[in-house]
Amino acid sequence: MPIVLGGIADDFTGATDLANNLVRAGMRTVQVIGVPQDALQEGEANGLDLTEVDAVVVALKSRSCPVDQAISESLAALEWLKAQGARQLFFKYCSTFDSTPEGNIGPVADALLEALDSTQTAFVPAFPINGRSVYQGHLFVGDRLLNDSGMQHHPLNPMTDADIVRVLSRQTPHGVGLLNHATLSEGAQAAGERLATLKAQGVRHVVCDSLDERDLEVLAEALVEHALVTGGSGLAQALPAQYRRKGWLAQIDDAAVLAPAQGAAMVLSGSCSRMTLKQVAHFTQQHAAFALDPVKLNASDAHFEAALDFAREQLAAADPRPFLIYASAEPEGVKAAQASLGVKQAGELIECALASLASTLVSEGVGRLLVAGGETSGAVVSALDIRELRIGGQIDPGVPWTQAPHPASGPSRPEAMLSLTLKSGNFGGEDFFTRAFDVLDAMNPREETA
Ligand SMILES: Nc1ncnc2c1ncn2[C@@H]1O[C@H](COP(=O)(O)OP(=O)(O)O)[C@@H](O)[C@H]1O
Ligand SMILES: O=C(O)[C@@H](O)C(=O)COP(=O)(O)O
Repeated sequence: MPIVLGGIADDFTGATDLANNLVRAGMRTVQVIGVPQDALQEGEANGLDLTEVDAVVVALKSRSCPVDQAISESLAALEWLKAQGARQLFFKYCSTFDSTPEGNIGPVADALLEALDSTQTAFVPAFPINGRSVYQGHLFVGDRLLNDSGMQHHPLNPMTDADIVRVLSRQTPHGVGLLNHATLSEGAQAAGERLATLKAQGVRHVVCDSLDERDLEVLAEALVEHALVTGGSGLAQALPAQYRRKGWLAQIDDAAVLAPAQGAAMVLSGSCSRMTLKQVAHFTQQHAAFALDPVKLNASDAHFEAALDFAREQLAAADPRPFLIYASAEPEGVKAAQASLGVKQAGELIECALASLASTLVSEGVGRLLVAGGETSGAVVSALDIRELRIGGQIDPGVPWTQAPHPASGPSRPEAMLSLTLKSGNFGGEDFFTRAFDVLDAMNPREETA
């Protein structure tokens, strides 16, 4: 069976967020890391078994890269997803519309529309359960406008304007319109008529208000026939019901089944978001933790070796408890490290160290791994050479457990799995680092490793 939805996500944590909402709405979903390259040459699904899969999300790292690169990677993903039969394409970006005047949201949406020979798409960043809503085209995080939510200080893409129509207008030469809440509250037919009117006026891009789940349901009904939709993951909760209504999708009772988890539990955190800092503080009250310092990492190998020794000590325990290695620091600490090393080098040193710790420790007994931070997750998943993630149950909104073939399993245990969760900086409750493993144990009782 061809897949129904093809997702193109501009970062790794965003991809699992999208996949999570699809799974929760009953779609069997696979996340692939990057565009499966061999497949493009051979016209095959790169060895992926997509026989019982309804949606595939391609995770890219295209949020902050140069515009041309974001376009070419997104088009390659589109081509591959179309070859798998995807009926609808979903371009997933951040629910806080992370971008700059150059892009990459507008230029990628334009390129995808053109490749699909289509003339209109909708922009739906809202994710109400995580506090992201849109009213009169203005994006709110909780009760604050986007530009007053903390996102105005983002190091890569400071969001200083909450008016998404205006923000998007800077990123595209094409017309940008609004489907407002008043129209939405009249239902899907009125919303569809507004979209059609704007289309007749040549408006390619339509920013959509949405305050709650009901608004997203109306939008999903109005947008189900569109070749391309774009947004945060909120809309993805509502689309599967429309696919079922159309007869494109069967009723699946549990789309989130993973194999039993195995191995020791480790948390690696490179996120410095407000929420991650609270999660680190909560975890360290009860669990062993090692703080990585970028300046010490730069000075000698001894600091990295100390982190490795710490982790090995934890793994040597008779019944290892979850432990944490983190670089997460308050803004003053980050600024000091950046002043001494440079912004790029400080980030890279930490990402490299965490990625390298992940590959060594996964080969030495870690089987349940929690990674906090989008860039950090990208570095860790790449170092583990993971190509495909099966999506399991949700820990907190936007963050599921996933599984990949265990990178260190070898031919003797081909069925061994690594359980992995990639947490976006701002997501998850304060007790996320501890509760995540309890949730996994409850969903997927562990098997003893041989
Ligand atoms: N103490 C620190 N000093 C400087 N940079 C840091 C520190 N800790 C983490 N970083 C870097 O900050 C960035 C955090 O980004 P990311 O992992 O995407 O988290 P988030 O999802 O919260 O944005 C990474 O590049 C990471 O290496
Ligand atoms: O839509 C969202 O908010 C998330 O899925 C997302 O993209 C998070 O990005 P990071 O905070 O950079 O991990």
